[in-house]
Amino acid sequence: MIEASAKGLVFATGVVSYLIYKRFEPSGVIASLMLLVVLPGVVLNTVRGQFPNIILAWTSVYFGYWLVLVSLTIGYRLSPFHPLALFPGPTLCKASKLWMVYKVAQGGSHQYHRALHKRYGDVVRTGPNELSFRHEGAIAPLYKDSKKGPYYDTRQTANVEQLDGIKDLTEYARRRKGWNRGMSMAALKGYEDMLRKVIVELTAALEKRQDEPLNLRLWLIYAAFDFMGEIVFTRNFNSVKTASDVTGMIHGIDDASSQLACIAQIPWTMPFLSFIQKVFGEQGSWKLLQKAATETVRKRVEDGTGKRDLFHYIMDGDDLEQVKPPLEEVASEGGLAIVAGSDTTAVTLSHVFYFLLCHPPCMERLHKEVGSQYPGATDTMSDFARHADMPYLNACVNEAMRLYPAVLTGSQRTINSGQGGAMLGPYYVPDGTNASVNLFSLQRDPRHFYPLPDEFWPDRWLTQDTYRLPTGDVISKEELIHDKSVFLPFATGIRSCVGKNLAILEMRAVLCALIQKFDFSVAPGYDLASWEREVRNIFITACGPLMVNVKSRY
Ligand code: HEM
Repeated sequence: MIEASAKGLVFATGVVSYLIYKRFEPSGVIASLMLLVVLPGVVLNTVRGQFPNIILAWTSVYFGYWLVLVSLTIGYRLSPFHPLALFPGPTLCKASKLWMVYKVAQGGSHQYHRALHKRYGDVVRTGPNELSFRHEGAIAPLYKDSKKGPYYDTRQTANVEQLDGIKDLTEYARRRKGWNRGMSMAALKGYEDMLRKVIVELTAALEKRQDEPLNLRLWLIYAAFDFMGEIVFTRNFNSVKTASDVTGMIHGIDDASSQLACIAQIPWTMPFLSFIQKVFGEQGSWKLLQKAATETVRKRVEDGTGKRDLFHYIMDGDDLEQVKPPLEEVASEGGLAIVAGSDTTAVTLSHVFYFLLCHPPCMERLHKEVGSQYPGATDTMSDFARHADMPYLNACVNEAMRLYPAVLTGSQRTINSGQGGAMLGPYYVPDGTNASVNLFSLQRDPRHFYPLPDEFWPDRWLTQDTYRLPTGDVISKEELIHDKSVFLPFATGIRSCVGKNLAILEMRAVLCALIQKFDFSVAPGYDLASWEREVRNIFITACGPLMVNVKSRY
C-alpha cells in the first residue's frame, strides 16, 4: 500500500514545478531536465521504500508528477482566471498548441483558421496564449512596433539569427541596413539583366517542351530559384537549363519548411531539437540545405566583392559602415534571401496562372493588354518600368495575392510587455499575448472586398465608374467594396517584406514575357480543381503540380 505521504509529496512537487513553469517559463535543456527528470527523480529516491518494486515506483512517481503538472497547466489555460479566458475558441486550441501542430502537419491550417473565424467571429483564441484576428483594427497596433512572436524562434542558421527572426529592434535596424541598400531602386536596376537572362532561359526551355504536358509550378520555381541565385550570389544554379533541382535546395526548402512550420508552433522544443542535432548530427533536408547554402557562400566569398549583387550590399562591399558584418551573419542572410525570395514569387505566379487557366477570358484580356504594350514579338523586357503601367497585369497579380497571400496566415507578433496591454481594434489584449492578423480570412472578407470575395475577379483593382461582373450584371463603383488597407501580402510596418519591389518587378516581367510568348491550356487529364485542394500552409505555401500545355504564339 502506497502511503499518503508519498502521494502528497508527488503532488506537492508537481504543483511547485507547475508554479515555476508558470512564473519563469524555463525552456532551456538543462532547466527542463532539472524540472522534468531530476526533480521527480529526487522524489522517487525519497519514497522508493513505499513501493513493492522499482518499476511500480518509477511509473507511479513520474507518471503522477507529470500528470499533476499537465493537469494544472491545462486546467489553468481553460479556467476563467486565464488572461485570454474571454476570447472564444476551440477547447483543444486553448488547452495546447499540439492541436495546431496537428493542423499544420495536415497542411490546411489556413482553411482551419478561416473556419474558426467563420464560427467564432473576428477574434479567435487559436492557442493557449495566442489570438488570431480578422479585424482591420488589429493591423496598425499589432504591426507598428510589436515584437516578432515566438513563432520566429526557429529562425537560425548555424547559430546566427536570420533577419526575420531578430527580436531586438536596435540589432534589427543594424542588420536591415544592408538589405535596404540591396533593395534600393538603383540596386534593383542592376538586377534587371540577371532577371532578363533567366526569363530568356525559361521561355527557351518551355518552347522546347511544346509537345508534352509540363508542370508549370516546377518551372516557375526553377526560374525564381535561378534568379535568386543570380541576384544574391551572382551564381546561376542552372535549374532551368538542367530542368532539375541541381543543388537539392528547392527540395530542401520545402522539406525543412514543412518541419519548421510544425516546430514553430511549439518553439520551446527548439533547444531539445538543437541538442539532439548536436549529439546525433544534423539530418536530412536540414543538413542538405545548410551544406548547399554554406557552399554557395564560400564560392561567392572566393569570387570577391566586385559584383554588385545582394551579397555585396549585405556584406557592406561599399565600405559604408565602420564595422563590417561577420561572414556567418552574411551567409545566414544569403540563405534567407534564397528561401524568402524564391518560393514566394514562384507560388504567387503559379496562383496567377492557375486562376487565368480557370478564367480563359481573363487570360485573353491580359494577353491583349500585353499585346497592346508590346505588339508582336517586341521585347517585353526592353523597359521594366513600363510594366507598372499595365493595369490588368497588376490587377491579376494583386487579385491572386488577395486570394492566396504567400504567407497565408499572416505574421505573428507579441504584445510588448510592460505597457499594460494593447487595444487591437475594439479588443483589449493583455501584455505578452501572441497575435496575428489572419490574411487568408481578412482578404476574403466581404466587408472589405465585395462582390465575389472568394473569386478571382481582377476588375475590382481597376478604377472605373461601372464594373461588369462575370455573370454580365453591371454594378456601379459605389456598390463596389475595395478596401486596400487590409491587403497585406507583403505584411506592413517596420518588419514588412524587404523584397517587395524586387518581387513585383520579377513577377510582372515573368508574367508579361510568358503571356506574350505562349498560349497556355490545361494538360489533358489534369484536374485543375486539385490545385486549390493541394495548397498547404507551411509558413511559405506548398502546392501540388500545375500541369499545362504550352504553344508558342509566334
Ligand atoms: C510574392 C513575393 C513575396 C511575398 C508575398 C512576400 C511576403 C513577405 C511577408 C508577408 C513577409 C513578412 C513575414 C513575417 O513578418 O514573418 C516577408 C518578409 C521578408 N521577405 Fe518577402 N515576400 C516576397 C518576396 C520576397 C523576395 C523576392 C525577397 C528577396 C530576397 C524577400 C525577402 C524577405 C525578407 C528578407 C523578409 C524578412 C524581413 C524582415 O523581417 O525584416 N521576399 N515577405
